[in-house]
Amino acid sequence: MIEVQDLTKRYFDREVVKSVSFFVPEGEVLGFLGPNGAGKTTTMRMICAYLPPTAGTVKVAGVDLAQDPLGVRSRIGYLPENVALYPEMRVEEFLRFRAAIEGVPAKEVPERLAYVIDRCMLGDVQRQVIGTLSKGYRQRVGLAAALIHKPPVLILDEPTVGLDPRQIVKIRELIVELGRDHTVILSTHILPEVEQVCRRVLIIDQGQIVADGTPDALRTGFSGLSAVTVELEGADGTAAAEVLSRLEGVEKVEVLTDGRFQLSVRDGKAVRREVFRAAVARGWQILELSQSVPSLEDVFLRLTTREEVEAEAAGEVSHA
Ligand SMILES: Nc1ncnc2c1ncn2[C@@H]1O[C@H](COP(=O)(O)OP(=O)(O)OP(=O)(O)O)[C@@H](O)[C@H]1O
Repeated sequence: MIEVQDLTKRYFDREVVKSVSFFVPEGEVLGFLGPNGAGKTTTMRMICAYLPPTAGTVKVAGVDLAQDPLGVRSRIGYLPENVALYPEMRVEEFLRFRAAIEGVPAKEVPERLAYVIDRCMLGDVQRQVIGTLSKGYRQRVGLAAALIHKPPVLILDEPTVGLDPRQIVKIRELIVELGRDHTVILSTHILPEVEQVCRRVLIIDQGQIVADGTPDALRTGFSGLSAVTVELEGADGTAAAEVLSRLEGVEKVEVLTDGRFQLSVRDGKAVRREVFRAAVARGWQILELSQSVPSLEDVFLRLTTREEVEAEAAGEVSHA
């Protein structure tokens, strides 16, 4: 449904989006993650035909951006980060205005209006002046406006930013619901939001895609590492750390502040077996032996924190 190939944006001599390629199939809800300034908004604005790319191609529902930018725009409902609403207009009046701008035929307007008001749960406020609405309701008006021309694709730039927790839940539910019959790209900084809403995640950093997969695959498969936590009784800390770091499959051992050991491992099951054997052989009591996979936040920080990425690229794996 959305095909992005080698998409690049350069400002003067600085490339802020560097040859980005990805494909979003019909019906997918894709989370677009990245730190501030990573290039998310620039990428989304290029896909929506609001910003000309320096290089690369975009196709939305088979329509080529370079050949038919208005055709692309008509297939996308775009909710920008700071949605431009007219505070003095009433909700219904604003949505009619947007329908006219988007070229919705006059005879279809009543039906489209009723549909988006219902879908975005705006029935109670449709005659209210936009300036008097809460931020959550204003965001829903923005979504309704993005949907008015029946686009198959929705591109949402940080739709929950600045909302209170209850409004966040409502907007997320609405996005999940819209994801049932739209292809969605959702940019956000909120990692649990991605886990709840998106089937697939793209992480962009410094204008480049650094990860692409399901949240589960990113957590478990990206580094291949999981953590095994060990608490021992009757063991000298330094000696035990030394023994644990020599076990097969252990990449790194950290001593936590409470004296437990955290092992970065490739195969948790095999390592737990080895830890058990080593402890029994030395007469140590095992008080805890548990395994956890990294959170999406761990993966995100690992991929987007410069020093760690560079250290990893240089093959520096520390053994404590
Ligand atoms: N018109 C412009 N001229 C020059 N540089 C720009 C322009 N617009 C954006 N940039 C730069 O491009 C980079 C990417 O910006 P972009 O807004 O796409 O990032 P982002 O990932 O959306 O960040 P945020 O999460 O903060 O919204 C930033 O370094 C920004 O300063």
